[in-house]
Amino acid sequence: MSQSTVNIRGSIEATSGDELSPRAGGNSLRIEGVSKTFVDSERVVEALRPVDLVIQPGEFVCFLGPSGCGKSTLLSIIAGLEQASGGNIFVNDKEVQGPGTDRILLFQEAALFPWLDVQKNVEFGLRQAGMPGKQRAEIARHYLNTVNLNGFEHSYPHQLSGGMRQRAAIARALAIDPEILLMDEPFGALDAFTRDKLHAQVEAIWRETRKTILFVTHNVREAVALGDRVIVFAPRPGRIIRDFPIDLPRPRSLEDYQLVDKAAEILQVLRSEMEKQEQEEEVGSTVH
Ligand SMILES: Nc1ncnc2c1ncn2[C@@H]1O[C@H](COP(=O)(O)OP(=O)(O)OP(=O)(O)O)[C@@H](O)[C@H]1O
Repeated sequence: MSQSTVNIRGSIEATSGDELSPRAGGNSLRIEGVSKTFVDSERVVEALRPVDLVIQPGEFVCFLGPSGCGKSTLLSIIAGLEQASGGNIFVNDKEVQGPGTDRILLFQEAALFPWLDVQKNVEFGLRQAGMPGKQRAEIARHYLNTVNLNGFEHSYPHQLSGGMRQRAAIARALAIDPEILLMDEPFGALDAFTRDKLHAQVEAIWRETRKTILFVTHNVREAVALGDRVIVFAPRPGRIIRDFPIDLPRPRSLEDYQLVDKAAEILQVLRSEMEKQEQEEEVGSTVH
């Protein structure tokens, strides 16, 4: 059965089955000693201790950790929206200097324009890039089809469910043809059933496009269900404590016993790290 991929230059290429399109595929990412300290008039927050990480083209990597461990900060730095206090980020060996259409950040709340219908939302980036209307419409239709939103082209965001809005946001991101998708708890606000369906869709999109995906979550099973790797962060200050390769066969079920076991193993590492930290903080507070 043939599939197709589309890029921002407006061409649609047929690919067959699981084979990768020559144009498909994400970029590599190298994070070297990236740290972040927020300083304002009231306090200094060390959000991120130096992070070193290499991500291969087309890898699906999940960042997992408790609230406040710097996951979103790192994603924003990779997106070029936040400046690191130290270190550098390289995409395909080229240093990141700011935002770019090669890296698209998706948030928990799908940031659609409420005054534009779904089709126009998906076309937005292409219009900004100066693409003619016919081509824009063709690409938007392709990606609305990819996320199963055909029939909703002329609906407005307020007329859609949370899951549909998030799918529209994914279609809009894909339409720009970024090499790296940065997803910051994209399904955090959705019910478990919708989440499950979207996991399957995101995985299918990843299989088709082989974009590099960085996916932030608090949910251990979600991370194990989706990731080739699960990078575990600990808070105060945020830092990477473990990098778990996940080699379970895909597609993965949240109920699969191997997945549940792996999630339990990761949770145990996270728990013991947090307990260790609490003990250190208690000792620190009695010493002073
Ligand atoms: N703009 C900012 N100014 C000051 N402190 C900030 C700012 N942004 C984040 N922080 C602090 O940096 C730390 C890391 O925040 P960050 O949002 O990256 O964590 P997170 O792991 O993504 O948390 P969550 O899962 O709750 O989104 C937190 O202590 C947070 O309060």
